[in-house]
Order: sequence, then C-alpha cells, then structure tokens
Amino acid sequence: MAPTATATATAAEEQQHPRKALGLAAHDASGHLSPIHISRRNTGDDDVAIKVLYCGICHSDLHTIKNEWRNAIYPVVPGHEIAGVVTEVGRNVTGFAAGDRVGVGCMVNTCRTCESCEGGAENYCSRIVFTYNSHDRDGTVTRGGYSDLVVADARFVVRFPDALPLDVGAPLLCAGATVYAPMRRHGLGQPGTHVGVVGLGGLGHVAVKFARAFGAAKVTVISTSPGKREEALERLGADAFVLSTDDAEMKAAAGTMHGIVSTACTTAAVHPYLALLRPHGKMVLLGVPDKPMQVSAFVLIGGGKSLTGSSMASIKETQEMLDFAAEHGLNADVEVIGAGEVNAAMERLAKGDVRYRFVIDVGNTFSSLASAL
Ligand SMILES: NC(=O)C1=CN([C@@H]2O[C@H](COP(=O)(O)OP(=O)(O)OC[C@H]3O[C@@H](n4cnc5c(N)ncnc54)[C@H](OP(=O)(O)O)[C@@H]3O)[C@@H](O)[C@H]2O)C=CC1
Ligand SMILES: O=C/C=C/c1ccc(O)c(O)c1
Repeated sequence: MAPTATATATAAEEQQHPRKALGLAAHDASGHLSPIHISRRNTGDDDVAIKVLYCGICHSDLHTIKNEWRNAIYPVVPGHEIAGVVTEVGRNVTGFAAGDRVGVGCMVNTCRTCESCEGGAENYCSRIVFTYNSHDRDGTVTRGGYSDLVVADARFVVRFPDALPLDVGAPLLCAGATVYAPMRRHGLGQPGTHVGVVGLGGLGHVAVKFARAFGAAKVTVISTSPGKREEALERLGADAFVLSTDDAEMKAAAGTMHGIVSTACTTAAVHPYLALLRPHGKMVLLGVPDKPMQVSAFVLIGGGKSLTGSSMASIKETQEMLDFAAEHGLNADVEVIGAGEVNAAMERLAKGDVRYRFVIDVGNTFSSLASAL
C-alpha cells in the first residue's frame, strides 16, 4: 500500500530541533508507514548534517515498526543503514567536510566513559543511543534514515570509500558491520575454516561474501528456502547449501563446521544447528526472535561448543569493514525502491521475498512525499 499522511512532530521536539525534515513514520503496530514532518537539531559544534541519499531496510526496522520487541516509541521513523552526503559540519569537526560521502549505522551516541566505550566496544555501552526509537541525550526520541536529513555527532559517522557506491554500500552499515565484527572476533572465515551461515537474507548474504573474502576454506548456507540453493551456490559463491528442513542434509553436515553465524529471527534456528558444529565450534546469534529459546546443555557440553551473541559493531570496526569491502569489491545485493513502495517492500520482507536488501532511494523520491502532507 502506498503511504498516506498522518501526523507531525510534537511541539516539544520542534522547539529543541528547529530544522524541518521529511520522513516516513509508523504510528502503531500495523507498521504502516506514512509521510511525516519531523524536526532535526541545528548542526552542533561536534555534528555533521547529512543529506540522506539511500537507506537500507533492515529486518530490525520491521520488528520495530510492528512492535515485535514491545519497545516501539511511536511515531517510529526507522532506518539505520543511512548513506548520504555531508552538507554542513560543526566547528569542532575536523574529519569531515561538506560534500563527503558518509554513512550512519545503528547508533548515534554512547556514554564515552564506561569500560566498553573506553575499550573501543561502544556498541556494548549500556547507555547507547540507537539511531531511531531511542531516547537521545536531550530527551527527544531519535528518528532514523527514512528521512531526507539527519544530524549526527561526527564520532558516529563513517566515511564511504571512493570505490563503494552508496546504494549497494548502505546495507553494509548495519548488515555488513553486524556480520563482519563477530566473524573477525571469533576467527570465522579465516583460511582453513568451515563457516555456516544460517538464513540467507540481508545479513546472511553479506556474511557469505565476507566469509569468502576472508579466505574461508568452505562456506555453507543453511536455509529454510529451497529456492535459494542455486543462487547461493552459483551467484553468491557459497560452497554448499543445506536445506534445514531436510533431515538427511542436516545429518550429512553434522559436526563439520568451525563456526556458524545465525541471522534467522526464529527460535527454531538455534538448537538443531548446534549439531552442525565440530567440537569446540562456536555459534554466534545475530537474529533476534521475539521469544526466549531453549537449548539443551548436552548439545553444548558434548562437544565443548560455545553459543554466543553479537550486537552490531563499533565505529572502528564499521569503518574497517567499509574499507575492507571497498578493497575486495564487496557490496550488498539490493532492490532499490522509491518512497511510495516502502509499505509493499515491508510486506515482501516479512515473507522473505527480497534478494537481498531493499534500499530506499531517499535522494530522488522523498520530495514526492511532501505533496501528501
Ligand atoms: N545482532 C544485531 O546486531 C543485529 C540483529 N539483526 C537481526 O538479525 C535478523 C536478520 O535480519 P535481516 O538479515 O535484516 O533479515 P532478513 O529478513 O533479510 O533475513 C532473515 C532470513 O532468516 C531466514 N529465516 C528463517 N526463518 C525465518 C522466520 N521465521 N522469519 C524470518 N526469517 C527467517 C530467512 O532466510 P532463509 O530463507 O535462507 O531461511 C530470511 O531471509 C533480524 O532478527 C534482525 O533484527 C539485524 C541487525 C543487527
Ligand atoms: O538492527 C540492529 C539491531 C540490533 C540489536 C537489536 C536488539 C538488541 O538487543 C541489540 O543489542 C541490537
């Protein structure tokens, strides 16, 4: 369904954030996105103002607008795969200048003083401010990249390498960073390793590409979708494909993998996959199901296996990932859509019908939303 207009920013927000911007917001758990006038703060001394050109649609956007995590602060303007061009910088900002191609990912502030922040792992700061649906330091609710303008502290802005186009690079700001950081941290994809990737979606397809680029000996996709077998093997460069609903295929792959990254957002995608690990293998959970999962201790104890999780990536890791991607010609497979197609795209994403990331062409299509307000 095409967006229809519904609401505007609150008076309090307009006072604190005098700058006008155009966005797409969900107002309730139907998740329907409609045009909205939002306000942004003036460019502070440490800030960068960015004209948004592209924004990827992450499954977390869908979880949030439908309130599947029970934490939506409506109206929600989603979007944390934001790629654009700097229009203005604050007077303390030395790392960026007007015209630079930049990105903003999942977070826009952290406390900067805790152990995680001081240790370069600010993505684990307990006072993290997420790019949208989060309380900012000034008390306003953060709004994401389904909008034509963002203003962000320069510490949370990354630089797009020249060789990385903005449309196919935008999804790397969340999907890419989220798979890159734990794969590096746990050595998944190092030469000689066999890596499993559960769920061939936005995160999963870039995990396959990173594993290949790292030099993995073998990359296996574990999927619920038989229709993805051919392209996983022939186009994305996976070495093997296991249909998780096929007991014989799962049995044949048992005990073979050094590590697995699980990107599926279902609790079913945890327990059976631990059997695929070799002794001392590690499984990293990235997908976020809405229900708690059950894991038998036997399956971990038996092989000395580890089950862990990972959240996004630090800014340093995100920049390193973008640079690595550019160097290796790695980017996301995208379907670029206009502002008027976002609700239909959300419906398709919910059904798994996307190859492999929708990216909104904000730069060319958001001006059309103004007439609906
Ligand atoms: N930990 C973190 O920091 C982050 C977590 N996430 C989370 O990761 C998960 C994946 O995100 P993303 O890649 O954008 O999602 P996508 O929808 O693009 O991909 C998810 C894939 O999981 C598989 N899948 C299996 N069962 C289900 C099911 N019941 N419902 C949906 N998908 C299923 C499908 O692959 P197949 O057809 O191959 O089975 C699907 O393509 C989400 O839960 C998201 O919130 C996202 C970003 C950061
Ligand atoms: O899309 C990014 C989601 C990241 C995320 C979701 C839930 C959670 O508890 C996190 O720490 C990160």
